[in-house]
Amino acid sequence: MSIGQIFAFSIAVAICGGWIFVWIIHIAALLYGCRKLHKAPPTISPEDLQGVSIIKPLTGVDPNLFYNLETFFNLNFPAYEILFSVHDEHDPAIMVVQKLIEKYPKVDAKLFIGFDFFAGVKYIGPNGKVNNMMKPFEAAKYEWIVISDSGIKAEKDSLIDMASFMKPDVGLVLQMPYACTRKGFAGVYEKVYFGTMAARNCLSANSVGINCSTGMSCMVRKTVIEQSGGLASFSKYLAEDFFICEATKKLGYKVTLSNKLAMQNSGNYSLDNFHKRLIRWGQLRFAMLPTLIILEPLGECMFMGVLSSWAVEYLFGISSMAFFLMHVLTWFLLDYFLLRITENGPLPFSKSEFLVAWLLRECASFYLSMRCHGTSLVVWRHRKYRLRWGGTIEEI
Ligand SMILES: CCCCCCCC/C=C\CCCCCCCC(=O)N[C@@H](CO)[C@H](O)/C=C/CCCCCCCCCCCCC
Ligand SMILES: O=c1ccn([C@@H]2O[C@H](COP(=O)(O)OP(=O)(O)O[C@H]3OC[C@@H](O)[C@H](O)[C@H]3O)[C@@H](O)[C@H]2O)c(=O)[nH]1
Repeated sequence: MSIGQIFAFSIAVAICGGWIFVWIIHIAALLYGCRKLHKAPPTISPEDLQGVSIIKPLTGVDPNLFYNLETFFNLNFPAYEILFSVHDEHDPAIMVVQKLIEKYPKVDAKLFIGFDFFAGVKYIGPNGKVNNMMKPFEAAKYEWIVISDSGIKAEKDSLIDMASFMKPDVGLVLQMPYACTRKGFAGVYEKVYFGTMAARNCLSANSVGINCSTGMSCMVRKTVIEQSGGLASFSKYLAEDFFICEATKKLGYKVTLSNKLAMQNSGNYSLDNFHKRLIRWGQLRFAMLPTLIILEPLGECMFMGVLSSWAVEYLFGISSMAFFLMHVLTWFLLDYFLLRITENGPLPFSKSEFLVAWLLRECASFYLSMRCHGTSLVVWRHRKYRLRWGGTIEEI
């Protein structure tokens, strides 16, 4: 065997190993999803339930904001407060919050405006969301803090579900992201992304304790944040959620997934906006965890399909075209089952819509990955950042 042949043989064997590994990820996600999602939470006695401070950082309004925020005024939970905050005193979200506070006088809700934190400090670091959460975090009267993004719609029992997982050894409870049923193809596309690729990685990673956090809806102990240097110490990162998760583990606490999902229901959604968001998330993942630059494409159906079809033809003489088609079909079917598990029932759109959205996402993933590498500039809600290796940012 020549050196070239040994090299090609080793690569083909490594690709087959990777190919087997991606199916393990599929199976782990399906099993963990079946066991976990939409199940009744562990029982917790009323005495063990603590109060919860829900922090809602807001920036601007969208057509669903009033409705989404209103769901937090109707939660099934004995003691909680809602702490809204906005950067800017002219933010139109202020009117929406004030209307809700007037409509629900019995709910303990407050609104914080502006960044005059303490002793004249107005800026604690570049991450806009962390800045926006500073005042409510300082004011929070309970030990259990829920961080909940503006686009989240709460189910009546979602707080009790998260709280039931807050055992003494748990520091952070995450809700896996998903999306509410919304009109149009962009709504279908978001469900397909969060119910297939994101769910697969999030569920399999959490089943073996790998950090795959998304901070759009989570419950964390106030003391965990305080003992890790305070909320301000996370403002140097764009992905504060990932680093809060790391800090929780470092303190010896467990991180766990809640049974209910983070239901995103923003009224501003489009394919273009969603792709921009995926590029931003990709940029920050690659900056924080550079090994994902190689691993992520390998975890995608089309890329792994092309590589593995070449490898099996090289090693075993199996037709690469037939192998590729079988690979894509099996992946598609497993994704369909995972999406149904995530949705907890039949899909709210047709199978042909699923097929189109799935194909578009699978084919776009390589292009989106490439777009992440094109620049270190990140735009998030009208703020511009330069992203550095390690995940720290500098505001421009
Ligand atoms: C040989 C093939 C190996 C394939 C490995 C697959 C690699 C994982 C690929 C993609 C990860 C996608 C994660 C999707 C959701 C992430 C959303 C997101 O970016 N959120 C950010 C903003 O909220 C957040 O700050 C980022 C968090 C970091 C995510 C890190 C993900 C690592 C997942 C690893 C999964 C491997 C599971 C193995 C289990 C057996
Ligand atoms: O400058 C900002 C940006 C964002 N935010 C708030 O942060 C929340 C999330 O913002 P978006 O919906 O734009 O962003 P994403 O859904 O992409 O955020 C997600 O990805 C990046 C992570 O750091 C976040 O924790 C996660 O929520 C919203 O509640 C928004 O109002 C601010 O308060 N200020």
